[in-house]
Amino acid sequence: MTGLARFERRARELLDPVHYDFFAGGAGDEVALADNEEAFGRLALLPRILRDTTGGSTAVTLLGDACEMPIFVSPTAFHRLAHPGGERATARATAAAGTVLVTGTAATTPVADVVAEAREIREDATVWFQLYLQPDPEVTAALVRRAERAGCTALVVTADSPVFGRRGRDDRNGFHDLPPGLYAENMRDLPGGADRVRPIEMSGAFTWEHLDRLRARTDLPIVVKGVLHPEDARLALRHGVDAVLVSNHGGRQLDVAPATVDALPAVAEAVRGRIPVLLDGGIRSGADAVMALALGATAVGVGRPVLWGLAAGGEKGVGEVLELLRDELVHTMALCGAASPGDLTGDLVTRRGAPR
Ligand SMILES: Cc1cc2nc3c(=O)[nH]c(=O)nc-3n(C[C@H](O)[C@H](O)[C@H](O)COP(=O)(O)O)c2cc1C
Ligand SMILES: CCCCC(=O)C(=O)O
Repeated sequence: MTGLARFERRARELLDPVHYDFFAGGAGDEVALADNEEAFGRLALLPRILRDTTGGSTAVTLLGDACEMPIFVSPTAFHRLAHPGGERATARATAAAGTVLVTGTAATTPVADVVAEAREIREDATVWFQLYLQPDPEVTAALVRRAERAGCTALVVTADSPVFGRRGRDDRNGFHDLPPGLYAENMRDLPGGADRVRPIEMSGAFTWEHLDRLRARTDLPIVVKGVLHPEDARLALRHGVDAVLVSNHGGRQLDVAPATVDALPAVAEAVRGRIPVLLDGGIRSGADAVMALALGATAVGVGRPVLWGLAAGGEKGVGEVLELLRDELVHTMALCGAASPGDLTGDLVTRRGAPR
């Protein structure tokens, strides 16, 4: 078994099947979930030859943060459900890999502890905070302050969840609550919920005006997560957003959304390099990352692969997953004649079965 698949297999062996299903599953018939991965399989890379790639580098700068590779850790809920080390283990391994960890509203470890853990490994470790805007603006404001005080250097606002996706596996398994002792720790001690953990609320009432209010309230760069329509990328630019993240929530929200790599070119075209375009969904190898970078992403996020590494081996497992992806990325870039991520251009991507 090559690559990341062995981590998923190990995770499946170790996890409670109900929890495995929560991590692995998607919305509805899991069409978008499958398509995210399959879409990469429909693409091929058209390599360039005889280009000196020695002395190359995978480093990128993301919203001012130095990053050793253009692969970051996308926000996923409830890491302590995957492994007792939880978000702390993920934070240590991600810091060691020199890349960005996006922790968030649904973490089972408080954001301050996540950042502290990462900074124990590396002083300048980068942690961003994924925010679910909450209907009570005071709650949102408190979450933002919490992330700022913890030392997060960007906010990632998830905008693809006006309602919660319908997850058939969780419904069938009756999985709707965390087991005793595990909580969304960032929701603790918030206004109006003294001494208790507030539930994370989804709301269809949010508009770009709420983004404007957030913009006015924080100096942190803002990433909008869940952009698929190019017009929304244009709106993001108009509203002073600092980056867009092309995502369909790993196929967990709108089941008939396109694969993210299929949606990427139109978004990149709309943005025209004015702000970074990030992507997540279905990245399972360094080659997948290379394809997305060539099609206009500045960096790509991984969700489930990190959860599989975490479940399989805690901090060590996450480290192995990130190192495997880095190694494949370096190797694929070299074979494509690319010395740095900037050399990955759209002409290198073609449809399988139809070379130029
Ligand atoms: C178990 C699980 C939990 C997730 N929790 C969140 C979350 O709390 N907030 C969020 O914005 N996205 C969440 N996501 C979506 C991820 O950030 C990301 O978009 C997705 O996992 C990328 O696809 P991939 O798993 O194929 O890499 C979650 C995804 C999974 C699989
Ligand atoms: C309220 C928890 C949200 C987790 C999430 O975003 C997901 O499971 O996809």
